Amino acid sequence: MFSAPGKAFVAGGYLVLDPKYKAFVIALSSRMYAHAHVEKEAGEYTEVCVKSPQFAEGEWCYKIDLSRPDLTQEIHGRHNPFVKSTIDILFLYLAPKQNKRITITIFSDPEYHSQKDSMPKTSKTGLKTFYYHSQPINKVAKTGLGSSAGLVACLTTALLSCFSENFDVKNETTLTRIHNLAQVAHCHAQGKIGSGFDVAAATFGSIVYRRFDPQLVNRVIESWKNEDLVQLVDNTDWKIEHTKCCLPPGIKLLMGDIVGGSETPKLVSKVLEWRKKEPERSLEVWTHLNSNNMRLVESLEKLQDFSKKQPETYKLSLRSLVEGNKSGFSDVVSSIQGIRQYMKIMTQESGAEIEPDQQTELLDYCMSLNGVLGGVVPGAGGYDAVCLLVAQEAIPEVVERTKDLSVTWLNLHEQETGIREEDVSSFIGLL
Ligand SMILES: Nc1ncnc2c1ncn2[C@@H]1O[C@H](COP(=O)(O)OP(=O)(O)OP(=O)(O)O)[C@@H](O)[C@H]1O
Ligand SMILES: C[C@@](O)(CCOP(=O)(O)O)CC(=O)O
Repeated sequence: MFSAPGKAFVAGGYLVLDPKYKAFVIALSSRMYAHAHVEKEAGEYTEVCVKSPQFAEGEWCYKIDLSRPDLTQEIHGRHNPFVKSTIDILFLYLAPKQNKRITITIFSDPEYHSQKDSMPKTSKTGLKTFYYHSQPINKVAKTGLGSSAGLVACLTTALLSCFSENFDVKNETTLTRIHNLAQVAHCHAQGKIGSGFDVAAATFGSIVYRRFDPQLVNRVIESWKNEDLVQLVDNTDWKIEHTKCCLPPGIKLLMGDIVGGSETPKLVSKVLEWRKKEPERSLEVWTHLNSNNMRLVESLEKLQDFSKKQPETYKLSLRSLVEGNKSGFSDVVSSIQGIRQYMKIMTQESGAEIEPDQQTELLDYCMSLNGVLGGVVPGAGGYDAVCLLVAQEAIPEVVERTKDLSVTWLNLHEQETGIREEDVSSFIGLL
């Protein structure tokens, strides 16, 4: 059994679309899990059944003729583009010769979806609780943690494990292979080549990320040839960057769900339109935004370093932070203020509601509270969510002081590991 984390896109929304800039993505404790069961019997077809029992009609089964995998159909006529595309890409890549029967079971942690019309069910060990929804997956509201990226990453891993000996997700080559396959599958399912930050975070965990050239993936999807896919996955330098980066000790991420929602594609098209119409001004804004994004990453790294070299002094700064003295963390505070300042300029000048006034008010208030280093609208922004960086000990006070505001803090934290192997015994009673 394997799992992949959800993400909070803290810095670098929009800019990450251009490989000139890097972004900072935090991996979360909410994860997506995939358990594989393989029967090596030699039937006439290969069968892959993906079950997602938390959702109504959550079962997609494919009969695959290994001589014509391009003709694969779902046997009930159901559609799950992310499941289908992951299977198609895996079979194109592996081109297996022997039939198998594979059953994959998916679980997703509660924070990925709204819990409306759902019932909890806990494993026999009491270690895992999942919510079971009365609606199909495409009708259940999402919270924006990147469920499709998590699904594609853990499904790719589980499927690959069925065809590999000594499979180890701690091996760098294996992890890169999973990442590359998952990126192609995710782009194919979405029908567009995004920046891929969500798939990269689902695979590698908390990272500073630089995207790949979209042409690399485009060419392979167009040619749909085994040798081109193998060449891209195993023998091509994607020139991406995924450097590990995480929050310093005692600093936690708080993700707040906001009632409302935004349409990311509309926001993105407005921003790109503005960039085309105002090339000089937008370059100036993006340059400032980028230097604040990178200053945030550097200041978190410096704090990490400081906490290791001078743990006692670091503890004292954390204590003062909880009491409202933020001076030990001034670089983080000012870089987040800088990020917000330029995100707001982009909002006003492009007309895309990236940090709308309602979010500005909420974030300003949160930033005034003791222990809060700062907060941003994650990813593409809008009315979906906010995220804060807060001293762990200040969290109860922040929750108390925001209880009458229109924000619901999600029960999650940073968990910097990407794909990992899970102990299946925790899931007894659910599988
Ligand atoms: N637990 C799951 N089981 C099966 N399919 C899933 C599951 N979670 C996600 N999916 C697939 O991913 C789709 C949702 O992907 P979509 O790109 O619309 O949202 P998302 O990746 O969650 O977006 P965001 O980045 O805003 O969180 C679902 O309709 C379904 O096809
Ligand atoms: C605007 C963009 O940079 C981020 C979108 O992030 P999210 O889907 O809102 O988490 C687009 C992208 O990187 O694909």
